[in-house]
Amino acid sequence: MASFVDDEFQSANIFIPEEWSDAADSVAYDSNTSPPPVAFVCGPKNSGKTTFSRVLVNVLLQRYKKVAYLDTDVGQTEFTPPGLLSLTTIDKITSDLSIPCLKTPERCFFFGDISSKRDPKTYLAYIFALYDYYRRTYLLSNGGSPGNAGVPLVINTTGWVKGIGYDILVDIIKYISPTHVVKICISSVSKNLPAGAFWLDDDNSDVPTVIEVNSARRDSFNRSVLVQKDARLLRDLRVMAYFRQCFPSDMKITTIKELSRALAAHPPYEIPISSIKIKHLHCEVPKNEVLYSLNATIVGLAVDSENFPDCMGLGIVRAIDTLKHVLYVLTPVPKSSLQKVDLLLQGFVEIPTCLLQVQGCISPYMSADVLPSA
Ligand SMILES: Nc1ncnc2c1ncn2[C@@H]1O[C@H](COP(=O)(O)OP(=O)(O)OP(=O)(O)O)[C@@H](O)[C@H]1O
Repeated sequence: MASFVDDEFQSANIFIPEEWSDAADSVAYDSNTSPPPVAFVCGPKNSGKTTFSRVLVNVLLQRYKKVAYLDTDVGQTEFTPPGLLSLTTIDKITSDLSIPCLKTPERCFFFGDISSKRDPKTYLAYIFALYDYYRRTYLLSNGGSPGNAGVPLVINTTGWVKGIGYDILVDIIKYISPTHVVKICISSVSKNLPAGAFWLDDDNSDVPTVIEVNSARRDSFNRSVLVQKDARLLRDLRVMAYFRQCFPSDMKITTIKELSRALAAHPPYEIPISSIKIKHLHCEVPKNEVLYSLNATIVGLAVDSENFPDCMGLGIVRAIDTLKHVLYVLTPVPKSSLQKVDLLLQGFVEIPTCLLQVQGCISPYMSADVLPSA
């Protein structure tokens, strides 16, 4: 099969084997344009799901104007800071396949944790709601509006493929019923997902195209060479890149120290406590401790609704003035979106420790009653 993966997609340190390009080509080109493909990418930890998904998005963008991306990997997010589940549309080819980049999602929910372990039910409910949104907007009635017709979907998943993680994965595939399932396999066979259409328990069900590919790098004994990631460091970097957006891109902030200082000096938004609801997502906090628990934390800035609260982005609760009854919040969320926020969601997404421990800089987040002089 002719490969549609151009050399330009081969980023310096990323190797795209032929079977990966063939797999991406068959998702993009084997089907009719209508309905567009819905591709589910799965496999064990570090097998290359995210990297393959980036390749697939690029290949799809050669045939379709826009591609939707459902990010279910809440700990290693692609376009958002960690803790968010999101649907993002992409209309530009990525030249660097080795790094994620921040994008504003079209729809997103604050799950508030880096794994689905603590609350699989809510995790699934959010993913189903994001998929329903995609279906309503891009699949039903020819995409609603002409520009929305023919938007394929790529679903990237977590590497938790055993035990409850496996059950969660099966629930997602069954709900979405993708047109293609791309399974990435590693040489340690016991860690892989079962062969074939493993999620089907009924022989009569429609079977989508199942494509099995190997992880990209193998040694001379044909064993997978898996690159271990420092997941915590990567999460911290995503959080810092996100809050870096509080400042103009031409402002010189290249080090953690510079970012920490810039955030400390940045005038925060003032949010009257009476104008918002506060919700702790994964624990209960006694009423009189609520404000203490919020100070110096990352919160989801959400809009309350009958269904699930839409998340506009994240904020750092910089300080709380209990006499004036206001919260001081730092966030890159634009003012127009911020005006809709009426719910603060607190989970377990933490301010990176390195941001709080910059030498020669007493962290304002740790001290009481501190506000910037700017
Ligand atoms: N084709 C490839 N060429 C070079 N490096 C690769 C390739 N595929 C994956 N890697 C490297 O292996 C590591 C894991 O890849 P990736 O993040 O894509 O895996 P994943 O399956 O999405 O991981 P997780 O299970 O943590 O979500 C990364 O450092 C990535 O750069």
